[in-house]
Amino acid sequence: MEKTIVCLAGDGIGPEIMESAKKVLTLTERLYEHRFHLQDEAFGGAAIDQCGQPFPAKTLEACLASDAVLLGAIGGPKWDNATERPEKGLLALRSALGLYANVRPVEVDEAVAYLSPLKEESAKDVHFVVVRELTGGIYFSQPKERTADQATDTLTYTRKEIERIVEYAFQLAQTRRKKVTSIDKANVLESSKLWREVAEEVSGRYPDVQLEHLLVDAAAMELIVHPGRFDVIVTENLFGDILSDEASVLAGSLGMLPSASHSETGLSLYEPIHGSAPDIAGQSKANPIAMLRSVAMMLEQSFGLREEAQAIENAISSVLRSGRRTGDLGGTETTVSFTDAVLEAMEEQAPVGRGR
Ligand SMILES: NC(=O)c1ccc[n+]([C@@H]2O[C@H](COP(=O)([O-])OP(=O)(O)OC[C@H]3O[C@@H](n4cnc5c(N)ncnc54)[C@H](O)[C@@H]3O)[C@@H](O)[C@H]2O)c1
Ligand SMILES: CC(C)[C@H](C(=O)O)[C@@H](O)C(=O)O
Ligand SMILES: [Mg+2]
Repeated sequence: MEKTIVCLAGDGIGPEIMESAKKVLTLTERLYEHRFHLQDEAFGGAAIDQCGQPFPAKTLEACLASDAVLLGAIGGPKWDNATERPEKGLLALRSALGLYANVRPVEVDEAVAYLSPLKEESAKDVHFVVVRELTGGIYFSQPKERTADQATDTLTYTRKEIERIVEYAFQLAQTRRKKVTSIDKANVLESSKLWREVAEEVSGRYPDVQLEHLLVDAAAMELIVHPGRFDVIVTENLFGDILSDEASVLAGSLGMLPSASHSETGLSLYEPIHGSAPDIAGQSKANPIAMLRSVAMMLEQSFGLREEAQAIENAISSVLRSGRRTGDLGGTETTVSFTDAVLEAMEEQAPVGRGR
């Protein structure tokens, strides 16, 4: 199989974890006889430094012509006062590619279950996915204004936008444990009242899937107290951002959780849910697991390479089981040494006859 992957390394730990991703992709090419063209493009703060803007037109063109996009992370204190912040570039990218469905799976690897604040038995019950609406809501709605003494953000959702993401969640639930939890703030927000109404309508088309509604404040608590009750969570942009970082605590570290963002055109983007971690950048301290799992999601979901994706997941688990971990998980491995261990495990586990 031959594919072009646009690589947006970005800022902070972004280039370090992108390096890990490229090594794993290069090994996958060799072991499973594929050809991945890895095309670097400027994005985020790095692009501001290069050409004055976080999301250059050339980067957009390359993404649109690619088979999938892989993103490290963007942002950092250096650009916090820039006129066009790196984060603005990220939102523009999501919008330009129409990446409305952000899928963030939350699983607890057995080897590190003891790091979760949950009792180990409850940690084993954690298998859910957050489906976050990614191109609407308070991130994008107008007016968005600022004067010296007043600031305005607007939260708008159309019926169509809600229906599209809720449909996505129900279809995903049909392939899983057939339960959707829709999270909103329908006791206060008009947009949430419409969200709940539309979720009910969509639910009528999926009689085999159970729907429950939960208010976001209660959901924040339930995620920690009874995480085993969740299968597919569907929620709006800002709630999904916050709840998915909260959920990362269950998995032991923010450095563990990957994500996929899907559009209606078939083009998808894969990125860890965490940011550029300026506090540990440049020191080979970043946990590359979220990034490597994002690569596995890309192989499976964009290219249909299930075996290859599973090989990466298995290699990560076996390295964790061997006791090797990065600092965020209480270990002493560096980004580079942990990645090398994953590569070794992939080599060892590759089926005989597959490039060996
Ligand atoms: N998609 C993205 O590119 C993205 C996502 C979130 C935040 N950001 C940006 O990143 C910058 C820093 O934000 P922040 O510090 O609030 O959030 P962050 O996610 O970068 O870091 C939060 C904490 O988690 C740790 N951490 C994150 N990823 C890790 C990893 N892979 N391994 C080990 N530890 C890890 C960091 O060291 C830090 O202590 C900001 O500019 C923010 O806007 C970008
Ligand atoms: C950097 C920021 C704009 C982004 C978001 O809020 O969506 C990040 O937190 C994420 O989760 O990808
Ligand atoms: Mg976030």
